[in-house]
Amino acid sequence: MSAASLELSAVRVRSALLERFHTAGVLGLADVHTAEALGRMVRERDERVLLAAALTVRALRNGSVCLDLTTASDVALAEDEAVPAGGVATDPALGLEALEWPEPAGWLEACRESPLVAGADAPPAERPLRLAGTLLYLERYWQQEESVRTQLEARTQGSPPGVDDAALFRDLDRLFPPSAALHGEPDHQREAAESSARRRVTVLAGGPGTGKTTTVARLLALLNAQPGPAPRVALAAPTGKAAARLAEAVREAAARLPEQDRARLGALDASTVHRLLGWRPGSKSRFRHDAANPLPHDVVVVDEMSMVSLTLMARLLEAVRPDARLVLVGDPDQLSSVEAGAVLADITGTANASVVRLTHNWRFEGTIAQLADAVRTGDADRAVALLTSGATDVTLAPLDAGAGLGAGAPGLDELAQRLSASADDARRAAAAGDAAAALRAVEAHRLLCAHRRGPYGVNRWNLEVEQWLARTLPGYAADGEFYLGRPLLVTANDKDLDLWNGDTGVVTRTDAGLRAAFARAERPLLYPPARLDAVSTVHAMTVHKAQGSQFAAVTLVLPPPESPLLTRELLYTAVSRATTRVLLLGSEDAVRQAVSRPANRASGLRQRMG
Ligand SMILES: Nc1ncnc2c1ncn2[C@@H]1O[C@H](COP(=O)(O)OP(=O)(O)OP(=O)(O)O)[C@@H](O)[C@H]1O
Repeated sequence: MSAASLELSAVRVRSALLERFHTAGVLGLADVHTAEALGRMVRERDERVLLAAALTVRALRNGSVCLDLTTASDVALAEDEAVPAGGVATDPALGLEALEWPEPAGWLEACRESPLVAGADAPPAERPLRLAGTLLYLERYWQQEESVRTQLEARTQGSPPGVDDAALFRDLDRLFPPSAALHGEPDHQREAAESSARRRVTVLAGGPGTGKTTTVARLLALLNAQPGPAPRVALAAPTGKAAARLAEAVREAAARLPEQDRARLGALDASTVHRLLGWRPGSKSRFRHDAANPLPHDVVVVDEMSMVSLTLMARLLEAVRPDARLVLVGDPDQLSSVEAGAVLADITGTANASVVRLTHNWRFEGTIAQLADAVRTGDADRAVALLTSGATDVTLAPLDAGAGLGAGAPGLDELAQRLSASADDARRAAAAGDAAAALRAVEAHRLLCAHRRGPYGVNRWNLEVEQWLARTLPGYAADGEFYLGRPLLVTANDKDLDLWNGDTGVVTRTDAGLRAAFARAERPLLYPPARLDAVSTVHAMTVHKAQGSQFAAVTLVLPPPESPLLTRELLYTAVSRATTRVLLLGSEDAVRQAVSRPANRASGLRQRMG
């Protein structure tokens, strides 16, 4: 008997209901085991409660902070592509359609009565689960949500920071002069800057090119120009890559400021949020800086907030001094964090005075911006019209799942040509020892997938591209595991090397030997390959991992319309990674399906803050 079926038989003895949900492919073994372990703690025998607990654990894996018991059956397959070992029945009678879900009112009642579940008003940490209305939480996540909500409220409703009004108005007029390009629209950049001076929390939300970084540089100049000592400023982002981009972009924007502001701003650097908070070895979620030992900074700016999970947000708010100014920057329409939570989308979804949305696009005039906008606003007809308009910067081409590179299909041919050009340029630059050029070459084009596994997944495409390049570029990847120009993806955080899950790099030659180079604002980080613990080759990556990065050209492999991963946020995030060219490989139906399906992450934050 295999290990999986042994484990399954152990499950079978205990809960037939959980086993049914496992066989149908809804629950993984880990979900079942966690729920049963919880059940044993208090001798809970009601299978419906155990099912609710297992589904709550599963929901977390898929990014939801909690489970809404009234809609649990609708979202059974949402977002997840993981097929649990031994799960997913081939017999339709055992499949998803045939599952019998508990009747919601009785299910809620059973949970309410269970010794496993605390009520919304119960003191903290009494029981492992908590039911707030129809939302069931693991206690830890309920507490984190509560902590984020109360801390944000305390900061937005507490006494405002002191401001010299005369200086503020003078500098607002100076730094945000009226712009004819706004055609009479309100200047939200100025509004955001004023908010950052007058409030302890400002949320600066906007899509690519709406001037978020420009505004950050100017609002820092504004705060610096206030009378008194210059504020201590921290800039941070969730990944090393995003932090490097932030530092570079803020410096560029600062360079366009008047001399007096530039001088006062001084050197600006950015770090990852983990590094800012003081990562502690052996602890996944605790940091050196917390409420008892807060950060010394007067102004903390965090970019790419859509990637920040609920857990990290709770820690961040604990660590920022209550009297400091916090500026949260990001694009709430992008995919949410890999870990549970949709904090930025939740905060910007409430009628909160501290949220300022930038709407004017200053950068893109081409079709990419229009496509991103059509996707973001759920306009499938417009998205398809743009994709089929013959525009040179956006195209939709069909993809036959069985066809590979070199098959002679127009979309695949363009993809193959871009892959070859980027690999060849990277290899040449790496051989010449030009790390920065090699990094630029691997970022010239990126192949993105929604899935990890299967015919539309990263695993297949990575292999396919590697084989294609080896076939068509003589000598490609022939010089060992760390071959020159090999594109790298960091797959686990390594605080000692300042490398973070999702960072990308390239293998290059240096005077000291082969090095893995990773983009940073000043100059690339260079490490001997032997020092890298967790890297893989990245010819293709998931859209999730591409957040915080930008590429000249992006090709997205669209899964079939029925894929649960095909959401509006996924398509928007993929399209908005590109600056000059978007190629979608897939069907019009897949595009329509994506545009019309917003991701549905359960969290109670929006409701509780509303
Ligand atoms: N008020 C403005 N007037 C003129 N140009 C502007 C203004 N705001 C931004 N820009 C220009 O628009 C471009 C995009 O701005 P910026 O990089 O700040 O946007 P962003 O929202 O940070 O973009 P991304 O998220 O893609 O990095 C830059 O070239 C910037 O100089």
